[in-house]
Amino acid sequence: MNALQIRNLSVSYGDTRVVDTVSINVVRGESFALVGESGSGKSTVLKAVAGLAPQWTGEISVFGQPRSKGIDRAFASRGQMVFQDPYGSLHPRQTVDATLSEPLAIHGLGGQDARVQEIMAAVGLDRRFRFRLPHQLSGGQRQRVAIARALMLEPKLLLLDEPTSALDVSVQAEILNLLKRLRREKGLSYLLVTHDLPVVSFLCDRLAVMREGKIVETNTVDALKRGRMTNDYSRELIEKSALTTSA
Ligand SMILES: Nc1ncnc2c1ncn2[C@@H]1O[C@H](COP(=O)(O)OP(=O)(O)OP(=O)(O)O)[C@@H](O)[C@H]1O
Repeated sequence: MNALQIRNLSVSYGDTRVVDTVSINVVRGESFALVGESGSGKSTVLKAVAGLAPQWTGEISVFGQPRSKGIDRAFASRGQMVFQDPYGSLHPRQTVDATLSEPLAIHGLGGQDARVQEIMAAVGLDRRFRFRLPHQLSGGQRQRVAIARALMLEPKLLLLDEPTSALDVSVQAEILNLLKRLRREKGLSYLLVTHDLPVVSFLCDRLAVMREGKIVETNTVDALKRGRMTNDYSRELIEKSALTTSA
């Protein structure tokens, strides 16, 4: 069974179609990257899976369960999204404890105290941060909180939207290592949006290249590293990014 199966997904904002008949399979345990120029529709694909996009058509299934078009509470325990900017995505007046407890409270689950302690340890957040507010944390610590919150309901799929691009370069590697470790330890699958090819090389198994709402190529990260992407536009994009040598 696939962690995520997307079939012919199209998303429009008003009359503008920004995602056009996109199909992606993320195998269980796989880390899959969506790359492409700004505005190509990458984030919109994640939003549709997370239930944050308006009018969409097509089929989305997470671990075999079709996603409904409306609010889908059951989805929260199967898949969760982590946003680019941890400062924007955390409530400024909620402590780490409140932020992490909230998903359990919403879903009527007990054992909050133990679970908060456990997840903080899992993402490498010291206990003394538990009652701090976002502005009392560094960017990297805030992103650890955002990742911890996403994991509270024990989903097996994470939708990662540029999870390190808002962070200082020195902190990016820490968060990437954390994501790599969590994937291994918890058997997670990732669908990750990035424009950063070294991130793809470090964290992903396969990638799809998007252009103007469509996927132009799906290939392995091994092919990316060996310079064996097949589509002309993909190759051009990779060359343009001037990251080929480090990828
Ligand atoms: N809420 C919205 N209302 C109208 N148009 C939107 C909205 N969100 C995104 N778009 C448009 O949809 C298109 C795809 O945007 P999307 O954010 O998915 O691209 P992206 O590839 O993730 O780009 P980036 O790397 O800059 O985040 C863009 O043209 C964008 O302007």
